[in-house]
Order: sequence, then structure tokens, then C-alpha cells
Amino acid sequence: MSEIPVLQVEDLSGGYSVGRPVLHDIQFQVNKGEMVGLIGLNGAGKSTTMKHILGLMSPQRGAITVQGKKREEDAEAYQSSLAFVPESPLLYEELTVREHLEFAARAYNVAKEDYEERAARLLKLFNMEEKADSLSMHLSKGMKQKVMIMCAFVARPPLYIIDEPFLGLDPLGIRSLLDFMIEMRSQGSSILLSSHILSTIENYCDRFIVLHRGEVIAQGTLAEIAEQAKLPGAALEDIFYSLVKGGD
Ligand SMILES: Nc1ncnc2c1ncn2[C@@H]1O[C@H](COP(=O)(O)OP(=O)(O)OP(=O)(O)O)[C@@H](O)[C@H]1O
Repeated sequence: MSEIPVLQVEDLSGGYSVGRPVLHDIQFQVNKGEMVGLIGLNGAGKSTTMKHILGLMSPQRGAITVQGKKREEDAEAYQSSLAFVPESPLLYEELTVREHLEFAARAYNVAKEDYEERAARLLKLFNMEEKADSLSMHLSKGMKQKVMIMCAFVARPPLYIIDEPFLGLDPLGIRSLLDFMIEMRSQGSSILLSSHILSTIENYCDRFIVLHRGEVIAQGTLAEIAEQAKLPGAALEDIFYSLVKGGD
């Protein structure tokens, strides 16, 4: 028997006002231990899809399940199964980096020893040891983004929802993030990642979902979407360009 998907989005339609959906019958899943890239032009509906998954918006039609459960069935279990890294950092100005990590660990009921080990490793990996006791208002933009990323990874939920994480990160930070995501995936975590940096995610994601004007116009492995675009062997950027042009 196959395992239930960690995330299942079924026939999702939704948007910001009733009668004017931005998303139309979105259908995809993320399985255990998979990293899936959500790609699309500005305004395609990537963040709106993520807001629905996070429970910040309610579907107008369709359903979303995380580990087989809808948010309405058990909001606490649903919410603790996922961590979100937003596109723009949202931090408490008067808290230090370490206090943010502690706060995240407490919210996800992480045991003290696990927290200490994870926090030390993340601070080192993201080159933030020297800033651990700095207030977040004294951090650079990229450092703030690193705090959001570290808070998600300190929690270690089964599912990560990561919205355009590379903007503002330096090349070392990008590499650290990619390596860490690979490690989490190899330990069975699932990741839904949106990014415009197609050449970066091309070699890291197991599958891709191409959103265009609120619809999924293609999905599958690189080889599968290349087939759908009739461009076997092409790079993700060329496949994407061709699919989006064809979708207009
Ligand atoms: N708060 C909002 N109120 C009304 N409409 C919105 C709101 N946020 C986004 N939209 C609309 O929803 C559609 C999808 O936007 P969304 O932010 O999901 O796109 P995106 O794929 O994440 O784009 P980007 O790559 O620019 O981040 C767009 O038409 C946008 O104008």
C-alpha cells in the first residue's frame, strides 16, 4: 500500500474575494521525502496557494490535507506539521536571534537538548554565531531571512513551505540552505519551495509544478515537464518559458 501524501491539494479554487477566484482547480501532492518546486511568473498564484496551505485563506472549493488531515479536523496537529519561510522576513524587533529560535522551538514543542543541538548547528551553518545575541532590528536583510529559515529548521516538522528563500541570501547562505534542505529531505522531510531562480532549483527539486494564471499547466519531474513542453533534455528555464508562452 502506498503511503499517504504529506500534502495533498485537491481541486483547490480560492482567492481574495468571493466570485473572483485567483486559483482554479489546483491539484498536486507532495510525498514524504520529496522536494517540489512551485514555479510561475509574478502573480501566477504561488503565494496564494501557500496561504491556502497554511490556513491563512480558506478554499472557495476543493480541499487541502496535511498528513491526511484537513485543518478543520485538527487545527493544532495540522499547524504543527508544517513550518513556513515567508518571502519577506517578519521578526520581532526587540527579540534577539537566539530568542527567535527559542520561541520557534517552544511553539513546536522541541525538547531542550534537541533545540540546543539544532540551534548551535544552524547558527554555525548560516554563519550567524556572532549575531546570536543581537536584536533582530540590528540585522541586515539577508541575516533576517536567515533567522526565518533557522526558525523553520529548528522546528523539524514533516513539511516545509518555503516561499522564494534565496533573495537576499549571499552565495554561501544559498549553498547552506540548499545543502540543509537536501539533508532534511534525506531524513524524510517534505519541502514545497517556490522560486524564480530556476537554474538553482533545477538540480535540487524532485518534481516541479508550473502555475500560470492560477492554473497548473504542467507538473512532473524535469524529464516529464520537458516532455509536456516537447523539449526533451532542455533546461528548466527553457521548458518554463515554452510552457508559459503556450499557456497564454
Ligand atoms: N492581498 C491581495 N488582495 C487581492 N489580490 C491579491 C492579493 N495578493 C495577491 N493578489 C492577486 O492574486 C494573484 C496571485 O498573486 P500571488 O501573490 O499568489 O502571485 P505569486 O505567484 O506569488 O507572484 P510573485 O512571483 O510576484 O510573488 C495576482 O493576480 C495578485 O494580484
